[in-house]
Amino acid sequence: MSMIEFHNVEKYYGKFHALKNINLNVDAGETVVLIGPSGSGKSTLIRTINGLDPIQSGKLIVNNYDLSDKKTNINKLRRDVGMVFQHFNLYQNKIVLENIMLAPRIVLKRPEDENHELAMQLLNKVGLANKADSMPSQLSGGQKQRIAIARSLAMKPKCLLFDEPTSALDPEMIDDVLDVMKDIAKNSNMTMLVVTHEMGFARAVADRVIFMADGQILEDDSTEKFFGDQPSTDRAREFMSKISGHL
Ligand SMILES: Nc1ncnc2c1ncn2[C@@H]1O[C@H](COP(=O)(O)OP(=O)(O)OP(=O)(O)O)[C@@H](O)[C@H]1O
Repeated sequence: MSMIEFHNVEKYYGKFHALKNINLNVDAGETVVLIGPSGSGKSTLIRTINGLDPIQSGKLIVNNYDLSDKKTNINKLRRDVGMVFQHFNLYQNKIVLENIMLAPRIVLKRPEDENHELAMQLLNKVGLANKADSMPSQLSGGQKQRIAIARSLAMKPKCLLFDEPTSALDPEMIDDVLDVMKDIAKNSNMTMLVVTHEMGFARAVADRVIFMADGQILEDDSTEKFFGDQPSTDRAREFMSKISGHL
């Protein structure tokens, strides 16, 4: 069953052509990693999936919602499609527990005791139960990102989008966040789309790797093929050889 379908999607920022003829299908439960040079349109692509960036033409269906139709209720779609950002976007004036409980309480009207129980389970899952009463400012970057992931999971989404979730972190924090993400990829049936340069993560849990350049999808391969046979386009090979020093 498809979770995400792009059919000939075009996206412009003013005159700038940011996404060019995107065709992509992601099945429910798949983990897909998006890679490519800076400015290639990776963030733009995943931001169109939950309606943060509107598309100009083509068809985009996410969880049966038609994002090409301006009348579609994006707030309803976002209950099922969460997003984890590079810079965490936690509510700075609320304690960690409240960061996690707020949206389920307001949006889903989840009963308070059930909401609290799930929030504590999620804090345990990301290894931060002892930070429930801390303010975000008291946490390291890696801890903030693990809380941001727990907050997204609290909505029990069908699909989670990650926009360079480890790029703003000090190197020693990255593995803790990737471990949480790997656990979700392996042990849940959630659909995951992850923009990242972490090739170890891609090799470990991705079903597919998509390579973008200049607003286009140039490769859409199984993980085995992408890393095993070498990418088929010159652009992707060049990109991989440039980043190989950082793997
Ligand atoms: N709001 C915006 N207005 C105008 N141009 C934008 C906007 N957002 C992105 N762009 C442009 O669209 C192109 C694609 O940007 P995008 O952030 O999607 O790339 P990316 O592949 O995610 O890059 P990076 O890895 O550097 O984040 C870039 O040239 C960028 O300058």
